[in-house]
Amino acid sequence: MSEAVTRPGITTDALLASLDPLLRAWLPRQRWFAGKGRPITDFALVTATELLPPTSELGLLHLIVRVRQPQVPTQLGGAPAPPADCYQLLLGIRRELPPRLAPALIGHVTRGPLAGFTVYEALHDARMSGFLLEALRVQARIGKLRFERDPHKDIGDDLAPRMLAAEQSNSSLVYGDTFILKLFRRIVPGVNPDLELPLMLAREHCVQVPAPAAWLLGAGEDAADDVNVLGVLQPYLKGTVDGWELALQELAADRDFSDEARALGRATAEVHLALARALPTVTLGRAQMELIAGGMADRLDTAAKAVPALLPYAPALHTTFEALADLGRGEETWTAQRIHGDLHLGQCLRSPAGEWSLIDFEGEPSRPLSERRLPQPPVRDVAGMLRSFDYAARSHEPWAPEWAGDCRAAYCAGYEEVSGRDPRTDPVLLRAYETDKAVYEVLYEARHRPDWLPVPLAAIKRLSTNGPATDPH
Ligand SMILES: Nc1ncnc2c1ncn2[C@@H]1O[C@H](COP(=O)(O)OP(=O)(O)O)[C@@H](O)[C@H]1O
Ligand SMILES: O=P(O)(O)O[C@H]1O[C@H](CO)[C@@H](O[C@H]2O[C@H](CO)[C@@H](O)[C@H](O)[C@H]2O)[C@H](O)[C@H]1O
Repeated sequence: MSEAVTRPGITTDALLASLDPLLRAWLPRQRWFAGKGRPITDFALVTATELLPPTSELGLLHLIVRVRQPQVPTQLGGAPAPPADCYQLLLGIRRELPPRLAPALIGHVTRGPLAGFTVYEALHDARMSGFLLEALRVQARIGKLRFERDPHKDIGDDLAPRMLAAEQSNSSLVYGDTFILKLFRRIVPGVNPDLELPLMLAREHCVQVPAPAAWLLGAGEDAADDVNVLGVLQPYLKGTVDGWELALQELAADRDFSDEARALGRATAEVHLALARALPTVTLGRAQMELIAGGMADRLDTAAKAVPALLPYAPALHTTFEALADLGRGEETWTAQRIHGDLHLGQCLRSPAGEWSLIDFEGEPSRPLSERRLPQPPVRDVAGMLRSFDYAARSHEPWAPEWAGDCRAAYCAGYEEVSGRDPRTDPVLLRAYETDKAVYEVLYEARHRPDWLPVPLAAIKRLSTNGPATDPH
């Protein structure tokens, strides 16, 4: 392993001179780039670490880059875009790119210390991704990067890597169908719940969440002991199918999904119980409930400004949030705890033996990390799943409301079997969280998939008529 960060004499400014024009053009085309549609006004290297110095024919460069973009208020509202985002990049450097790596090309460098080299996306290169696994295996420390592992887990040294083809917000490498390494793309300073929570759950022997086997940390920018989580290696659950795909398959075959939904409810409750054991819980009283209801009402107003189709329903939806605030005015209290935070069918993997696992504990990436790490009522995750059954049923032709209703009921029943509490016994809370999620989905679909907008809008219509939250009609 090289100890070099950058070679003596090569400053990050000089590296930037080599890479700036190529990366400015390449970054906005990446799926995970959050600032699409806004020009890049400033581009800087936060850290540059030579994992393999490009002295010979081959080099591997780890970069954290900071991209500044103007804070144009988006037409579709929502939180204002941050003034700067940091991204993790792994660049391969070769004199000549072999034809098999042509799709990974970023560009040919014409100036600076890398002039004459070709730069490409290193994760497509088995030699580079093999290097990352080896670094985790031997717990390498290179510059400010710390490759760490659970000493009790074996990591083989002969696992063939491949890049995962899935459309995702980050980038993942699968090693010999044994491990999957997720490399985070947008780097937010602080503890990433996608490492924090699975580590805690592993200590609780929670079998529903793959336990991290190794992780990659980088130094934060502020205090000396700040760390950024850059990647997590966990067991690859071979042969699994995600809940969204499975639900659509079952719908297409006109098959009931309620046994699966019940098992998913049980798995969710197991994870919630383990999280409540592992991390502090807090009691929510009047002030907190009013704050939660106020946040939901604000998000509705913002979304209704951005998506006028929401406007006719807004007054009725506000009564749902007022009911939540009123609930807090009584004597009752609720428990909040760490939760998944972005639970939907696509985050659940079912093994061939019928066991469900939950993945991707990052929370909603658009929310600040401090907010994502707050204890919240677990019913928020339940509401996310209930919305997901509705989504699946609505994406089927003809619409299958009974199918969704059966899944929703079975999921809540399964949840109760393990937790001892049916989420439907808190109808005001459940309804408020489902409404909040549907409002979020309206904004999400308007931004990303306008063709899907009728799906959450149909739920908005239903939820504004004061019918029971679990009524699919
Ligand atoms: N432990 C795992 N075993 C098998 N496949 C996995 C595992 N973790 C993730 N995946 C696959 O990778 C995809 C992306 O993972 P995810 O954690 O959701 O990444 P992202 O944060 O980029 O969305 C999942 O939809 C799933 O198909
Ligand atoms: O992919 P992420 O986990 O970041 O979540 C975002 O994208 C999801 C769509 O991929 C979106 O989920 C919505 O659509 C799903 C079907 O595609 C459905 O199962 C979910 O219930 C629904 O919310 C999610 O909201 C968004 O944050």
